[in-house]
Amino acid sequence: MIARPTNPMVSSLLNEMYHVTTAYAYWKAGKHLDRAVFDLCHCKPPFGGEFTVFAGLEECLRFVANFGFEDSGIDYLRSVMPSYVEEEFFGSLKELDCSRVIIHAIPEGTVVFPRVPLIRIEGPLWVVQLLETTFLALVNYASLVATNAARYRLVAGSSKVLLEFGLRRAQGPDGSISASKYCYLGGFDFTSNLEAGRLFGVPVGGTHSHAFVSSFMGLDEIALSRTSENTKFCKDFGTRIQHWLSKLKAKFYSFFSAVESLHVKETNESELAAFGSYALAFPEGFLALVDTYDVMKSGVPNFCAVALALHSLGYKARGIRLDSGDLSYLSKQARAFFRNVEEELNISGFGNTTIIASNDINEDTIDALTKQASSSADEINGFGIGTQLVTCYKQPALGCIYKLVEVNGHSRIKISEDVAKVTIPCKKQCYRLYGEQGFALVDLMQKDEEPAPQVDEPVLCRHPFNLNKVYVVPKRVEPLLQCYWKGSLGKLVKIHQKELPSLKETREYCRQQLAAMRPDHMRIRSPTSYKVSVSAQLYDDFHTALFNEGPVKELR
Ligand SMILES: Nc1ncnc2c1ncn2[C@@H]1O[C@H](COP(=O)(O)OP(=O)(O)OP(=O)(O)O)[C@@H](O)[C@H]1O
Ligand SMILES: O=P(O)(O)OC[C@H]1O[C@H](OP(=O)(O)OP(=O)(O)O)[C@H](O)[C@@H]1O
Ligand SMILES: O=C(O)c1cccnc1
Ligand SMILES: [Mg+2]
Repeated sequence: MIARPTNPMVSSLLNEMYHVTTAYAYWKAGKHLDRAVFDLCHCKPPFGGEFTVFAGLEECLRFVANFGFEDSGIDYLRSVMPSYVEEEFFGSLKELDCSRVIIHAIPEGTVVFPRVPLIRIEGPLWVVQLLETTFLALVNYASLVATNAARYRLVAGSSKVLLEFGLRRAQGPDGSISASKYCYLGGFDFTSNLEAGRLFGVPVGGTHSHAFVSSFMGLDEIALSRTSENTKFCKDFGTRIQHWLSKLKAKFYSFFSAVESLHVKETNESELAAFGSYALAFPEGFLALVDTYDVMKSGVPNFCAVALALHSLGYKARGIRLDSGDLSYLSKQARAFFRNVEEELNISGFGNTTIIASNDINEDTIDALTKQASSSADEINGFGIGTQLVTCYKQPALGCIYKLVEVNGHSRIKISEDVAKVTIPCKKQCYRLYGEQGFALVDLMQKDEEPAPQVDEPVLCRHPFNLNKVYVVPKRVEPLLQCYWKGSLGKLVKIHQKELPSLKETREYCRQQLAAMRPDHMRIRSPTSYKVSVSAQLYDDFHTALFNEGPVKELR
């Protein structure tokens, strides 16, 4: 038995009225058991890029496996449908499940391109129609935010630590849980969201708040810290940090005369007390938020004093977080200070103390900060990112669609004035064809019954809408759609039955996918377009359907 969807609100009633009324109309027309095939796909990648990371599949499968209307749901539907709706319909709804549904999908975490079906859903028309909105709700945001995270990762590079801090700014509790899960999938390292950590095993992490710093009023408060009996800490930790601050002051002019005039004597004592107390609470993970009063005149020297006191007791401080101001300038100043401390006081490794930057960061800020880094080294080691990441500020929605492509073996089409929105009919299989250099060359859609392309044999790939065509000789052929659900089995099909991959495995798979694509397709700005093609046979069927179903206009 597959677990229920993570969010208990994901039920058969998390649907839209028009699907239930449509289901009734199918039922009245005697069409409800027609064998239908729907494709879930997107037409345009988000954020002006070329790719999307597909996410949300596992939640769709959980939904399918547990699909059905409870009595209370049926009672509610009866109350909102017209009174003449036949009682027998509600009786039939009660019996509905996904035991005659078959689902093929591209594995979660795959880098995907427009028009290629991400999920192919076949089954009785009314059942698969009722899945539409919930599937879209489960895939759209998941894929959007996973793609956003993947783009942030691409600009940041693999060495930076990326922390997701979005809970307070996300679109509600479910938005935040989904954001934390799918940002991790897309390449983030940690979340601050404990519930996401508990539910999905996303590593949790974080620093501390400004309030902790400003809650302190003087150095004497350090003496009030609880000391446990086995702690190595001296009761006089306050004296120790003051000693180290004096030492820094004595060295200060030689450190900074060349960089900037800095007045260590002005460091804020209550901030020093806060840092000291935090270090007593977390001697092994001490990371201080240094911008409450003044980063270079107070926060950084105070941090160093506490870090050196910790060092003298055998501990290693972790670092600082910068949360305002010019993050490039300040991180360079802080890095220079750390290096000077290392050299002057002979503290090996102190120059590499971690610097985390936060404050309304997005992919452009990361890009700018990376470019502004001095050529010798990157000053910033990681980013804490909330609002712009989880709200997908740059593009707040992904437009995945769910369209009927076949009924009882007949291809179906939806025509639109906007050519990008015309659906490609027929039950399809899709292949990714790789070239000699190991990169993917093209995604090819074919009719399901066509034989798969063969390695080293030329395959004619046609542009779906125009006369462009190309022969591709693949070195590797990867079928994209795999069977995940065969309803009659009542469980995931054999290949996936053991278990779906863990979130961590999906994240690693996604990382490999991103690394394996040609870098110019992955560029965040002005990427090269990636080819998505159709076979000659699918092209013919598509254009015949377009010709047959499209109205003939009359011009006068
Ligand atoms: N060197 C930089 N290059 C590009 N963007 C930067 C750089 N330094 C900071 N930023 C960005 O500039 C913006 C600064 O915003 P803002 O002026 O509101 O910050 P602040 O006043 O320093 O902080 P706060 O209001 O939180 O105290 C932030 O979005 C930040 O991520
Ligand atoms: O900036 P974001 O990308 O959303 O990242 C999360 C932010 O949340 C916290 O502060 P908050 O914004 O609540 O308050 P502050 O900016 O006034 O410190 C934190 O200090 C970050 O700045
Ligand atoms: O851990 C942090 O520093 C944090 C977490 C959430 C939001 N802002 C900061
Ligand atoms: Mg803020």
